[in-house]
Amino acid sequence: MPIIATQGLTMRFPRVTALDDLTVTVPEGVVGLVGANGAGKSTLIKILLGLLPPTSGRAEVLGLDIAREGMRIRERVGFMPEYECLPPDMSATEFVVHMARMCGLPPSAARERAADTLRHVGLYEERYRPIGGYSTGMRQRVKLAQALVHDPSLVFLDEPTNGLDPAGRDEMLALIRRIGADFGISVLVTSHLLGELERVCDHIVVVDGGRLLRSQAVDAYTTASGALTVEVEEGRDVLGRHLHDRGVQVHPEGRHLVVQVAGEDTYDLIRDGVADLELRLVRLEQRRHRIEEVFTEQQAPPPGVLPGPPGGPR
Ligand SMILES: Nc1ncnc2c1ncn2[C@@H]1O[C@H](COP(=O)(O)OP(=O)(O)OP(=O)(O)O)[C@@H](O)[C@H]1O
Repeated sequence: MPIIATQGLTMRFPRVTALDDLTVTVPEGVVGLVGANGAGKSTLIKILLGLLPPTSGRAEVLGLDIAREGMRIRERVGFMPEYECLPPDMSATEFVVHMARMCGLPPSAARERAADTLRHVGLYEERYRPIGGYSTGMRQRVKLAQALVHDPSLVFLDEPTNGLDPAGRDEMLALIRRIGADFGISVLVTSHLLGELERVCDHIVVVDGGRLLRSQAVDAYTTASGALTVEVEEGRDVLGRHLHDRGVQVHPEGRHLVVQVAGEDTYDLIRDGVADLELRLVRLEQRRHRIEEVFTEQQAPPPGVLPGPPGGPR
């Protein structure tokens, strides 16, 4: 069953159309929702939680209708908002226990779940200190813990890496991957950084100006590169020239050659080239795209969907 299915979802504010006829089906797993600031990601999440009625269109979350079953959706879905929403005078433990109680857990179960969840997100002794003294990374973890404390089937994480330094981003992304892989909870995570979502998601939905640009499994974005990576022990450039002379499109990339596949012949030409030149072949494999390259190659990157910073977190 898809975790989310929308049909013609539209949200018009007086000055702006935040969602424009959005029809998309999202499978289980860790799913990235990527788009520039203002693309409509947070609006979509609020509508899916049944907190904001759309102007028109329909949507279901975990098979539940947003118009009629908002309460049941919120029972089964955790939400980590983008904005700062934590009480500075409470400790993480007090706050997360409180949120568990709000979700209907009895006191002892709430304390137990809160302790477990805070441990899972990596908050230990600090959990007894007031949140006001926490770093951004620690506050993001508290927000994540309160989204998980009632054992949801699905969590919406709105820009969870915002404000984090590269190491903090890596830790948060690893945590998100674990939520999906180890706990079997589906995740819808938003970001304006395509590169970082690509690392942890099974499926990516790209929105721009409230419209659906693309919705695909990460593998589908990355396998259609139509190129091979060829690595030989020595003689990269000799092989490159050899293939080029035979009409093959080829360029060096690091220690490898990237060879465009023009047909079955290309494989034969590589095999024969390696043999004729008496080279040792180390690797011959499909070259996997990074998703942001897919958009760059189409020369139509969604405006403002920024690639990760050069040398930044990968
Ligand atoms: N309550 C509101 N009233 C009027 N306009 C709104 C409201 N909420 C959102 N918008 C507008 O709708 C558009 C989409 O906003 P939204 O917050 O959903 O985008 P986003 O992709 O989540 O971006 P960000 O990451 O910056 O939050 C923006 O132009 C925003 O200004």
